[in-house]
Amino acid sequence: MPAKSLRFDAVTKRFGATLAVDHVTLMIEAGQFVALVGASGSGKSTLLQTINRLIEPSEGRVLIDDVDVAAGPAPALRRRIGYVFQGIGLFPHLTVAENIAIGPRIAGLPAADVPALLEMVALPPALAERMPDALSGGQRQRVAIARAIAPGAKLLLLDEAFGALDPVTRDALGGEIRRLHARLGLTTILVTHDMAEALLLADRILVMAAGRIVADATPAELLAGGGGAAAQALVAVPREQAERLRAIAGAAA
Ligand SMILES: Nc1ncnc2c1ncn2[C@@H]1O[C@H](COP(=O)(O)OP(=O)(O)OP(=O)(O)O)[C@@H](O)[C@H]1O
Repeated sequence: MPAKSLRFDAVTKRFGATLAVDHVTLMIEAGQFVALVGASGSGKSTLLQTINRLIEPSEGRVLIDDVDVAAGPAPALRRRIGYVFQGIGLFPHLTVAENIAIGPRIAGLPAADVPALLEMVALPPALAERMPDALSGGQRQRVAIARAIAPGAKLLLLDEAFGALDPVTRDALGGEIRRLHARLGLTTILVTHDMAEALLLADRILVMAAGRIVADATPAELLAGGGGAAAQALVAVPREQAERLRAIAGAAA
């Protein structure tokens, strides 16, 4: 099954007087790895959740492979979309294997290949029979990712999925997600606060501010100074950190 394309067609979401997403029109090609960055409250999570209908737009449409996500029942849609968010609740009374297998089981699909899925997220097979509370935070996030892709999802939504992890685990998990993206032929959208992470992982970076997409550029374009002021303000952080590290290394040499 090929990767999924995604289209936002003038998507707007209001919460009372708050305009969380403001007429976003956007095409994401099948197979892209897109990072969605921007300040807290800029509308990233709201936009992401219009894809799997955890949030219904006030106006506009979201289309997957040219089909309106509102066309069928939401549970069937969600089974086709992997969704991982920070602090995702694994079912505490189910083992790792049962957590991973639950999606296909509920959907009446062929049973999940738990050992293969564990291998994909770089977890040892012996973890299959553990309970979630006997795992580290990073291991739990890996199980959540395995669970998200178990029903054969071709669209993966990650909302701060690496938040609350130590930097080494976060970096490793990011690299593993990127490899999984290529290996499974996914279309992936990653919401992150971390511009360095976005630059290192994504093919394309969207910057949101006040509900709008204010920059849409590749990492190379952003690093070359493109994308406009809002994007450059975010790129300045990792750039200055890299320069300070170089200066410290130079002083020590
Ligand atoms: N259920 C809700 N009810 C009312 N307002 C909401 C609701 N969800 C989000 N908002 C508001 O919509 C705006 C966008 O929120 P959203 O969570 O999409 O931002 P975000 O960019 O993902 O932020 P963060 O990076 O902090 O997660 C904010 O002003 C937020 O307060």
